[in-house]
Parts: sequence; C-alpha cells; structure tokens
Amino acid sequence: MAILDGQAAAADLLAHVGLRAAEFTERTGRAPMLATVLVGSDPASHTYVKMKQNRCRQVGIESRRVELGQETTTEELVAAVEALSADDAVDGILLQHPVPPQIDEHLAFEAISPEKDVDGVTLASFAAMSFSEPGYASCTPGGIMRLLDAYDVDLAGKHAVVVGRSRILGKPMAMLMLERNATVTICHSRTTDLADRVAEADVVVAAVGRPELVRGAWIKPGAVVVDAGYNAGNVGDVEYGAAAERASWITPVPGGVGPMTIATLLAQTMDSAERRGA
Ligand SMILES: NC(=O)C1=CN([C@@H]2O[C@H](COP(=O)(O)OP(=O)(O)OC[C@H]3O[C@@H](n4cnc5c(N)ncnc54)[C@H](OP(=O)(O)O)[C@@H]3O)[C@@H](O)[C@H]2O)C=CC1
Ligand SMILES: Nc1nc(=O)c2c([nH]1)NC[C@@H]1CN(c3ccc(C(=O)N[C@@H](CCC(=O)O)C(=O)O)cc3)C=[N+]21
Repeated sequence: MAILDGQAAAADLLAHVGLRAAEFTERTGRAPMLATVLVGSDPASHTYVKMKQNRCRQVGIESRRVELGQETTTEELVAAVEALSADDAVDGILLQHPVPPQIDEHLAFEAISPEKDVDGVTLASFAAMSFSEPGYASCTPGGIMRLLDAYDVDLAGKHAVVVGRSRILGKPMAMLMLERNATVTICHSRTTDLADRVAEADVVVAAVGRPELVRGAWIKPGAVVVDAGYNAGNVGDVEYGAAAERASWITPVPGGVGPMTIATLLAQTMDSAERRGA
C-alpha cells in the first residue's frame, strides 16, 4: 500500500500558483481576488472559509469576505452574489455550502457568473466539465483528479465506483472519471448491494458523509481508494486501517482530498484572473 499524499501534491500546486500570482500582480498592478460568501453561523463552515482565506494570503491571492446572517432570504443572497459577479475586481466567487434551509441554494449558485465560478458549482460549469469543454471543475472532484494525476494513476478501462451522488461531489466525480475513460458506477442511499458494487471496483471514491461506511473487507486487493469523507474527529468515509491493507493506493484523512480541494480552488481562481486580464 502507498499513500496518495494530498498535502504534498497541494503544496506543489500552491507553489506554482504563488509564482503565477506574483507575476500577475506585477504585470497588472492588482492582485488576483477570490470573494467568499458565508451565510449563517455554522462553525464548521466558518473554519473552512478561514482555511481558504489563509491559503489565499500565503500564495498572494487577495480575498474578500462577505458574511450574511442566518435569516438571509434567497433574494438577498442572490443580490449579493450578483453584485460580486458584476464587480470587475473579483476573479472568483465561492459560496460556501450548505446555506440555511430557507434559502434556495441552486438559485444562489446560479447567480455566480460562469467565468467566475472557480468552485465549479453552476449548471454551466457542470455541463462544461462533463463534456471536457473549457470551464471550472467542481473543486473536490477536480482536486481528486489532480491527485490521481500527480501519482500517474491511469483510469482508462478501470472500473470506478463512486459512492455518493451530490451536486458538488459524487456526480461531478463520476463525470470526470467517465471523461478519462473509466467504466463508472454511481452508488447512493438507495443502492441495495453496496458491498458487492464496491468489491468490483478498481478505483473507489467514497463521498457520503458517514464515518467508515465503506468497510476494508469490501476493497478488492490492489484497488485505489479515495476517501473524500470529512466527518467529525477527522474520520473519513472509509475504514482506513483495514482498507489500507488491501489497497494499492489510498488517501489519508486528513492530508488527502481536503488540501487538494483548496489548492484546486486557488489554481482555478488564478486561471480566472489570467483569463479576465487586468
Ligand atoms: N474534503 C473536501 O474537500 C470535502 C469533503 N466533503 C465531505 O464529503 C462527504 C460527502 O459530502 P457531500 O457530497 O456534500 O454530502 P451529501 O450529504 O450532499 O451527499 C451524500 C451522498 O451520499 C449518499 N448516501 C448517504 N447514505 C448512504 C448510504 N448509506 N449508502 C450509500 N450512499 C449513501 C447520498 O445518497 P442520496 O443521494 O440517495 O441521498 C448522497 O448522494 C462528507 O463527509 C463531506 O464532509 C464534502 C465536500 C468537500
Ligand atoms: N461551495 C463549497 N465548496 C467546497 O469545496 C466546500 C463547501 N462548499 N462546503 C464545505 C466543504 C468542506 N470542504 C473542505 C475543504 C478542505 C478541507 C481540508 O483541507 N481538510 C484538511 C484538514 C484541515 C484541518 O482540519 O485542519 C485535510 O483534510 O487534511 C476539508 C473540507 C470544502 N467544502
């Protein structure tokens, strides 16, 4: 078993982003800018947004923080996001998920202009990603692809099984692996034979949000195991110890998918700044 080290791959990616940010700032006289939008008071979301802003500062990307209260309406959030979409100083927009229940999250995501959708959450971004057209990948699946590429894990002809089908994780993950010529199976809460499906996989991506749901004994010997789960207490969606004994490659939690998500967000912010110009 060998480790897919997301911390190391993210550090490599961010070093390159830092060079590009310095060159951009020098050439245009302004720093690249990521706007983060946080609605409500969920402590975990505050922590994630803070982590993203710290990383921005480290690589020379400016960040602008927009915070809205727990009682914000869909209309207010859409207006705030539209203002950022129209603001020339903003290169990328991250609307932190989840938002409070009274808000129509899909409408709010759609207020992000596709050219600034560096988190890859709009329908336009999903469609572009699914057909390998220019655009921004959903950050976590995009980060997972970058991590597999960093270790030369080839997907062509492999059977990939994705557990989870959310808009920002499972479903876009499946599309990206399909574009790389994997044979893809998507499992979800109504899948009746999850253990059997996982046992057929050459590559497993767990993206559920249930601690250690994917058991080590299900893993086919030699399979690649990617754990996108991030549950309380730094526990993933895979039973790590037992899975590691059978896997050829495996991502740790922490230090696997999480750092790649943030690095991808910043790399895509840099792409947007360069495309949009000064
Ligand atoms: N490291 C990172 O950067 C990120 C990590 N995460 C983590 O990834 C995990 C998933 O996040 P997210 O996709 O947003 O979560 P969601 O809750 O949006 O989606 C969970 C998915 O898992 C499926 N599911 C739930 N229970 C089961 C089950 N018993 N068997 C099979 N499938 C099941 C659901 O199926 P159904 O559709 O039928 O309801 C759904 O498709 C979480 O741990 C989250 O913290 C998320 C984003 C970024
Ligand atoms: N629109 C939107 N886009 C997201 O990408 C998004 C989101 N909403 N909502 C919440 C989830 C969660 N998420 C994480 C990012 C990095 C780590 C990460 O870097 N974790 C470190 C550990 C950090 C620590 O705990 O100190 C690691 O796994 O090594 C974790 C989780 C992005 N999300």
